Amino acid sequence: MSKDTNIKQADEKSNNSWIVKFGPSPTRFLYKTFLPKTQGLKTHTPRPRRMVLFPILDTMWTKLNEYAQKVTLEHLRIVLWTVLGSSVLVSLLTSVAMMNTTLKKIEVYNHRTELAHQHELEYQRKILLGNNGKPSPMAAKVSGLTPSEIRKAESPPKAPTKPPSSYDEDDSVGPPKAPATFGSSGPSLSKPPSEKKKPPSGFSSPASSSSHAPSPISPPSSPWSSVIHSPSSFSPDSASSTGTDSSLYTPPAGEKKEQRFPKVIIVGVSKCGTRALLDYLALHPNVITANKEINFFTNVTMYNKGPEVYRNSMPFSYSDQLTVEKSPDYFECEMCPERIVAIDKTIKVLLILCNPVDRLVSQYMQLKEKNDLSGVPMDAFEEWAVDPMTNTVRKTVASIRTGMYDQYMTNWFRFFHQDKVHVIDGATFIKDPVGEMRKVETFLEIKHFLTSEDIYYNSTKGFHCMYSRIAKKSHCLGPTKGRPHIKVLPGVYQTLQTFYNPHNARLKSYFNYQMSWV
Ligand SMILES: Nc1ncnc2c1ncn2[C@@H]1O[C@H](COP(=O)(O)OS(=O)(=O)O)[C@@H](OP(=O)(O)O)[C@H]1O
Repeated sequence: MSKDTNIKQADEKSNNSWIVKFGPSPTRFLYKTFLPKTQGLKTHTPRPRRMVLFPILDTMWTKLNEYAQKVTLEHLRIVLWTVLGSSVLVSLLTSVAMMNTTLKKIEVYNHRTELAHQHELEYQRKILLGNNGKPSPMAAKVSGLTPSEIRKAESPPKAPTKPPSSYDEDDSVGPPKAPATFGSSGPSLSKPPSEKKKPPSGFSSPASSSSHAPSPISPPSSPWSSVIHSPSSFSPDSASSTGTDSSLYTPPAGEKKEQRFPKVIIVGVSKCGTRALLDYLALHPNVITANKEINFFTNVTMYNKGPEVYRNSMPFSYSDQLTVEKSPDYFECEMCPERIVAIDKTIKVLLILCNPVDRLVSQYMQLKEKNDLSGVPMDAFEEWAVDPMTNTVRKTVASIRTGMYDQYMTNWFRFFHQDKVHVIDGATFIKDPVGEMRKVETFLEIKHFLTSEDIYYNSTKGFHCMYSRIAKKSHCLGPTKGRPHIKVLPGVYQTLQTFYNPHNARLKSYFNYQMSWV
């Protein structure tokens, strides 16, 4: 081997090798420290144990030194990468495990909240009915009602001093939603479906005629026994609707106006056009509407006071006029159908349904407006409605559950025969309110009165407005109805749509209602 080659190899070695030298063996230090002491104390000969141990340590040190001298930068690099790699792997595994735990916790939380909701309903039901049908007046306080509900409940409603005018300002706090995506008009919904389908499991069948008959209701207490189940005092009037003002409506001779139980209740669904439906109905001479939402059947204290309180909340009317009230909260109230038929089993129910996703957006706009005013801004719609971590719809949000129409309808059909319920397609109702109101008139057995003269499209409002031929006044719904909606991210809209799909499908398969937006 030439001198140059030797030099080159030496250079390479010095480049690649990182010579580690540990220095002198620590045994020298031990010898120095301990041997003189032992010599000085007892004997001049070192102790045999130390004489064996120190040379062994010495040898080990020398070997270690030899190995250390062979360590190259390459070895260190490998060790370093191995350590780094393992750390990254361990961190990743830990993160995945933590995420998994969090997801499970969320799932459990959702499940618990759902259960809690069911328990709350059951609890309220027990509280409201009481053990022997005798609910306590203080029930509201322990029944989980909101403070405002309790406050409302504690101040008994005053009888209206004048008949409410349908032209009073819109009292609903709800904001409007943007018009739903319109599909083609569904088939007529005015006829009860001939085919009766099975209800979802967990509910008794609304279909069989025997089960349609209101099940025996245990009215809470004596006030209820005074309720008279009188037959409807209305018959369709085939007289022409045209003519002079006085010919539009003539009260029965010698009659005085009275407060009467409603013959028709708009039970929901909130944000689907219930106010427009009520106000359109108010244009009819044979209809008198309660302008405020009475919420009698959901208000424990009010309900416990008995039916007279309900009657006293109604507007004054003549005997040939239908009293109509609307309280969309009834729709989700488990006890309401039963309580309503306990007052009058001939009562008719109007239910307006719209695309639950659009309904949800409308509801969100309402909540957002309220929250913004109170200085507590809401989450973005997308986060509020769908959990971004799991991409699952937040079923714990009450407004989301409202859109599961089939579940609530099943309860209604336990107590109402389908010929006592008229379902309106909310999207068709916005597009063609006159057509839909004609079906309502048929259902209510009142004369066909409303035309495009009474309900006309207002391009500024973007919705239909009303003209009362009797009062000779026009009005549109207030600014809280028909407000623009936020634009929902398409992915989130789709997730919500998919969530509601099975519920929407059941409107047809269980109840035979074909909605334009399904
Ligand atoms: N004529 C007319 N004018 C204004 N708004 C109309 C009308 N007809 C139907 N709608 C739709 O009604 C939606 C409000 O529904 P509700 O009246 O049921 O709301 S509430 O539950 O009483 O708060 C409302 O929802 P928003 O647009 O979100 O306000 C409208 O989509």
